[in-house]
Amino acid sequence: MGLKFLVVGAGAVGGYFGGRLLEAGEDVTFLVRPNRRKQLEQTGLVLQSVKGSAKLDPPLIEKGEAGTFDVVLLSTKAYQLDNVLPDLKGFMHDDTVVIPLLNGIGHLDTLDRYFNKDTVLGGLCFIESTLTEEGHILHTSSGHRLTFGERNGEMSGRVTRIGESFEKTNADVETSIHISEGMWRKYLFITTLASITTLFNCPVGPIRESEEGRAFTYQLIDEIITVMRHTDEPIKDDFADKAWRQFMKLSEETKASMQKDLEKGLPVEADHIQGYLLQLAEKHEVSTPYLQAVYTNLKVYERMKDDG
Ligand SMILES: NC(=O)C1=CN([C@@H]2O[C@H](COP(=O)(O)OP(=O)(O)OC[C@H]3O[C@@H](n4cnc5c(N)ncnc54)[C@H](OP(=O)(O)O)[C@@H]3O)[C@@H](O)[C@H]2O)C=CC1
Ligand SMILES: CC(C)(CO)C(=O)C(=O)O
Repeated sequence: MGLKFLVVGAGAVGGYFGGRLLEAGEDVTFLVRPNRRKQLEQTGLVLQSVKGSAKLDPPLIEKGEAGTFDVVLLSTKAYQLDNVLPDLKGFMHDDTVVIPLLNGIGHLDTLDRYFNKDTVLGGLCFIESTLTEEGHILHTSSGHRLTFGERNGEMSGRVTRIGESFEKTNADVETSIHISEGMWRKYLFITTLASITTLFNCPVGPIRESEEGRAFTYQLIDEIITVMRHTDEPIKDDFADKAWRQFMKLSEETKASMQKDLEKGLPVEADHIQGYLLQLAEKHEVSTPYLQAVYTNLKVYERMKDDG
């Protein structure tokens, strides 16, 4: 029998990858709140994608309803976790695994505290997607990669089995025995991209074209790497170089999802992305003026947003 998937967060990431799984014929249900349920019942789950659009009619479930699932694909924002986690235990059995797709690293501490540590795999994704006003998932550039694996670096039967479920999906899904390293690499990349696009309030193009923009980005990467190297995590020598090359290869219009959220006046994951690194910097007494400036900009934004 096939695995039963529960996608938690029918937004830009969960809606996309969950939708692709459903499109491939897998058993996928979406945990939603009442407003999103109403919207999805009216419009269907619509993927407007450069990789092929689709309109799907997914099974929906709300907190407290009956049902258990084998795999939870967790794709809310970090600041929504405290609210959503208590709703999940009722949907899980002893062998259910959770695959988090959030950006960042700090959520692993939260999830490990909340579930049995063995329940939580490592996961990450590269995709540029956003929710439109109608609630459609708009996927704008060709990447749609999801990677997951055991955080202890083993290739387990459960990871292999979940990987097989993704085989027919219209997305690049891979299992990895280096998922922890991959998550830290992505954390460096996304912190850099989210920081510069929110601070300069523009896409990558103008930042890269200006000497000062490039210098700022270079310094920021250096600061983040210095902080990361003070941890016991698998931070390889080529991290900074690869992040820089990735930044130089991006298309001119690329913006981090954090910048898109900021433009829409939505909450941002500042505490989760930049704030978590600043906590590590404080703990290890690393000076981080560039990251601090980025974080301050985001906190001022949050303040202005709260004041209406
Ligand atoms: N967008 C992107 O391009 C990328 C984003 N990421 C990361 O992925 C994560 C998710 O981001 P993204 O998909 O963009 O965020 P979205 O805001 O688009 O989606 C989050 C979804 O979670 C739902 N949700 C929140 N709380 C609950 C709850 N209690 N019960 C059910 N559903 C809930 C929201 O539904 P509701 O309508 O009810 O609020 C919303 O649909 C973030 O960590 C982000 O940084 C990673 C790579 C790329
Ligand atoms: C940079 C990108 C699009 C890669 O997935 C991302 O993670 C984000 O903007 O949140």
